[in-house]
Amino acid sequence: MPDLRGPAPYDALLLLSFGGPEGPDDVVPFLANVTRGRGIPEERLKEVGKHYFLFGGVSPINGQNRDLLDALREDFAEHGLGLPVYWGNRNWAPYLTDTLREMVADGHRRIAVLATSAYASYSGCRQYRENLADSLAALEAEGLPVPRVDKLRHYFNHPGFVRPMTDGVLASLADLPEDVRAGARLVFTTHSVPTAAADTSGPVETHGDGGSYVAEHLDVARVIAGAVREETGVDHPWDLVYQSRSGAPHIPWLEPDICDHLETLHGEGVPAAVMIPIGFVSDHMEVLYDLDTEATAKAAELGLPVRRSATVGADPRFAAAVRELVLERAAAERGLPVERCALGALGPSHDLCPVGCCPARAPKPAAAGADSPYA
Ligand SMILES: CC1=C(CCC(=O)O)c2cc3nc(cc4[nH]c(cc5[nH]c(cc1n2)c(C)c5CCC(=O)O)c(CCC(=O)O)c4C)C(CCC(=O)O)=C3C
Ligand SMILES: [Fe+2]
Repeated sequence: MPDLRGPAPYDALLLLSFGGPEGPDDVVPFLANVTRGRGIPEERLKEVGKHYFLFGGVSPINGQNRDLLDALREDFAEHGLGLPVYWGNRNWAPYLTDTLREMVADGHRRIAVLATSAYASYSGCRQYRENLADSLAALEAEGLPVPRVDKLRHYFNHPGFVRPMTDGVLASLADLPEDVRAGARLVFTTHSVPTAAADTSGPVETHGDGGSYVAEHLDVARVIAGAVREETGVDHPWDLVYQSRSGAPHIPWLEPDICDHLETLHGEGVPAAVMIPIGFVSDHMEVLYDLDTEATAKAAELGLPVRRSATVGADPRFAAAVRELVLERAAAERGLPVERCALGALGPSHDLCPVGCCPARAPKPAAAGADSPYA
């Protein structure tokens, strides 16, 4: 009888994240790491640096990853899943290459990877895969064993990701003054990306048709708005908007921006809004600055009551979803039939990014996909 629920062939899980500064001296070197060779205007970097300095030079993202690590280890232990969990970042310590070196030294050769980014896009998926390839190449150059890394599928529509956010929206609605509550607009928000990157996000079949990035966010927004309607009996109108744009002004990025949108809503007589950061796994700097600071100040200036709903963070339901994703992929790798949880209309995302998925402008090797140079 094969073990239907075990983590084999995986011998470890790697939590792969963005990384962020942990003090004022880290801010400029962190931004240099993020933007290496990416042509982000100097002005924008100074602006983003200011956001970090406002918070003592500390990004919230590392603390949130430590909390998620604790939640994962606790969930795995409770469910008898003896899979060690490691953490590595693309842009700050603990650096991905160092973590992989440590994992290999500990004897791990087949690693499941959870990225703290839920949707398809170059920035949210392929760039993580490129960094994995760079780190594997570094290990290879050092004569170390090169582990096999498998990135777990996109979880934007997994119930363990969607349900905690739905609860967050319900809590934010309940927190609005009663006289404006029923009229509140649900404003789903995510990171803007260049429209060219949005159009080519996801598998090639979806390119040109708007791409997977926007379609996935729309699907999640529809599910959450529907669940809120079921729970409250109120059919709140909703929109998907964007935030945290960078890049040169003449290059088109997804719009409208959340601050412009709050102004539009106010102009239309909408009495209140809930800002729902579905594009972010935890309270990143984009949430603390762009929503809680900038957009909240804009709303106050307009006299528009707003609330910002919670991100998933270290919610135990999310930790349980990660366990399910590991076991699901493990079973699939062992050739067993698997049930894949997904809400919404799009269905579960692919295990292996196909060739041409979320292409880079300048092609580079990317691990954990059909075009990976590694096994
Ligand atoms: C889609 C997306 C996600 C979500 C998926 C995911 O989570 O990965 C994300 C996450 C994050 N982005 C982050 C920070 C930054 N992103 C930048 C730049 C950019 N992001 C982009 C897109 C995304 N970014 C793009 C198209 C650019 C411009 C060009 C480029 O560089 O590709 C820049 C440079 C300055 C600026 O342009 O703002 C910074 C500092 C942090 C850390 C925050 C913290 O400290 O809490 C996190 C989690
Ligand atoms: Fe970013």
